[in-house]
Amino acid sequence: MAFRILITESISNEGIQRLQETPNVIVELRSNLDFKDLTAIIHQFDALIVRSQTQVTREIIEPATNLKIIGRAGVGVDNIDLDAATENGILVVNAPNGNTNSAAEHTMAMLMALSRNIPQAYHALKQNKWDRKQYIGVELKDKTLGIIGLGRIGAEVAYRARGQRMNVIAYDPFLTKEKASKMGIEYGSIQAVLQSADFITVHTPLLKETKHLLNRDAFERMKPGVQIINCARGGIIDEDALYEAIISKKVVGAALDVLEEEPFLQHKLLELPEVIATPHLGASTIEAQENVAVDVCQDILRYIHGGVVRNPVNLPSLDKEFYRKIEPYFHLGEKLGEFLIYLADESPEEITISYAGDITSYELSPLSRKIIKGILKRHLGTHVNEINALYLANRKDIQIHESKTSTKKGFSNLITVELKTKSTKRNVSGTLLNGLGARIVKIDHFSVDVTPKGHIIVIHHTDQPGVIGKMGSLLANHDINIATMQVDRSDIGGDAIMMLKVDKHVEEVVLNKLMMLEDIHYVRAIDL
Ligand SMILES: NC(=O)c1ccc[n+]([C@@H]2O[C@H](COP(=O)([O-])OP(=O)(O)OC[C@H]3O[C@@H](n4cnc5c(N)ncnc54)[C@H](O)[C@@H]3O)[C@@H](O)[C@H]2O)c1
Ligand SMILES: O=C(O)CC[C@@H](O)C(=O)O
Repeated sequence: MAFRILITESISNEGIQRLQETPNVIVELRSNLDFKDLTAIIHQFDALIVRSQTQVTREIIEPATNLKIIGRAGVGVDNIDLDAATENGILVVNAPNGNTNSAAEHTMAMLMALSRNIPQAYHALKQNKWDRKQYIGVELKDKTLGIIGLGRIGAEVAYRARGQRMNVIAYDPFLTKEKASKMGIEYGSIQAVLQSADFITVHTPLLKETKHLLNRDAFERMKPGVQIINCARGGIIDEDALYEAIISKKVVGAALDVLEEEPFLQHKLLELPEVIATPHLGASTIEAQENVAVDVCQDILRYIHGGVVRNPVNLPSLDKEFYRKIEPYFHLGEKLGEFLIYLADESPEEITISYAGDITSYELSPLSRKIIKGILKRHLGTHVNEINALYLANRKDIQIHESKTSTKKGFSNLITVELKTKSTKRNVSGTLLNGLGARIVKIDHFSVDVTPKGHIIVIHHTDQPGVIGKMGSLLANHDINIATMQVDRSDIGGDAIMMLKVDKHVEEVVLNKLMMLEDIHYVRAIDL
């Protein structure tokens, strides 16, 4: 079946072409859709690509029954409801690096235009006014630029501002004094930045914690005559507070590329002569648009071809080398989960995943997600995937524990998954045998050696002469061929387990007959 991709905003052809050239991929460009149209057609698509204007809300995501991936051609994902995407198992990818340079350059352009009143003076000239007194500016040299948020763009702005011979003071929760000093800038608390800067530029994402970061209280703490730049996100600045601070002359200039509601026209801030603005142009360069379109489209193609996406937003990111090494364990882990859930008679309450041996040198959370997916998918079906596995487990009040030890437990690598229900605990262990692939090597306290693949019958019985024979005859009577058989017991005449690999699915009616045989405690037919 074709993979259908909807693109709702203008993105560079460099990216679109790569999608269009891929066999079995259908691309639809629909930049004129309103919210209602988008809600009505979204179920037809496997992927959606947006920039910053399309609001991908829960109301869009919930009817998107076929949607698997959302690509954001840019950095900020505040226009995408990530919780709703995660809950619905939809992967979100962005293009975080492609527009860094352009956004940093735009910030510098705004800073310079602001300090020299360039837009205002140009506007006056266009109205035949030759006014040199009105537009006296200030130099940047030796002024202090306060940067709030020293990530990709903030750091690039810092380097450029140093080039203008400005002093730079920055606050970012991840910034250390050492790092700041290596960059030739000063490390400060947010208060220190507010109090000492002549110009303040914000470069954080828009989050709950950064919403109205520059509010009345923040403006009060600033130096009189401060100027403000926002090329990050509307909403980081409280617009009413900024308006008041300009009216009171505390703030003498503001350069805004973004406002809380976009597109913004006839906003009260735009009426103030101290405010200059651009219509969200930070990433609007040929280079940035090519970069982000190519990055996001390549990630979508990686997804289609089953590869590792580079810029996942709602999944841990995996590097290629790491993925190559851990991928065989993904298969084993998911199969262990699928296997184990068949042994549980009640709903799971706790899942404990224990890793032992060499595998513990890897970051294991992606593998744990696969195992949980394997456990949940028997009851939740294809709806569960590695993106929403943890969320769904959480919603079902299943506690997840993970432990690891580098000490080898009989195998160079061992994964043990334990499932606790109200009345029982069952566990299964698996390993990757060098050159031989995945094996289930333990079920509860019994040792086995079974490939986690195909049709398996697990029989728990009492170790008595004749049990195996009766099983074999019953299966033969139903034309079920036994391919391999494994038996283990706790002691002579005690608890025993039998694992039969058979050539076809075993019907319920046969299982019931097996259950009726003497000395049988339980029987499960597992299709992996
Ligand atoms: N105007 C545009 O067209 C345009 C273009 C690109 C990016 N952006 C926006 O620019 C912003 C920065 O992008 P980026 O690529 O540098 O992101 P980034 O993730 O690399 O950097 C963001 C930084 O903000 C810091 N931060 C988070 N909370 C903070 C807080 N409370 N106080 C101080 N720092 C905090 C983070 O630690 C991080 O270092 C984003 O909002 C992005 O959407 C806008
Ligand atoms: O799509 C755009 O041009 C805006 C992109 C920018 O805001 C971003 O966060 O990457």
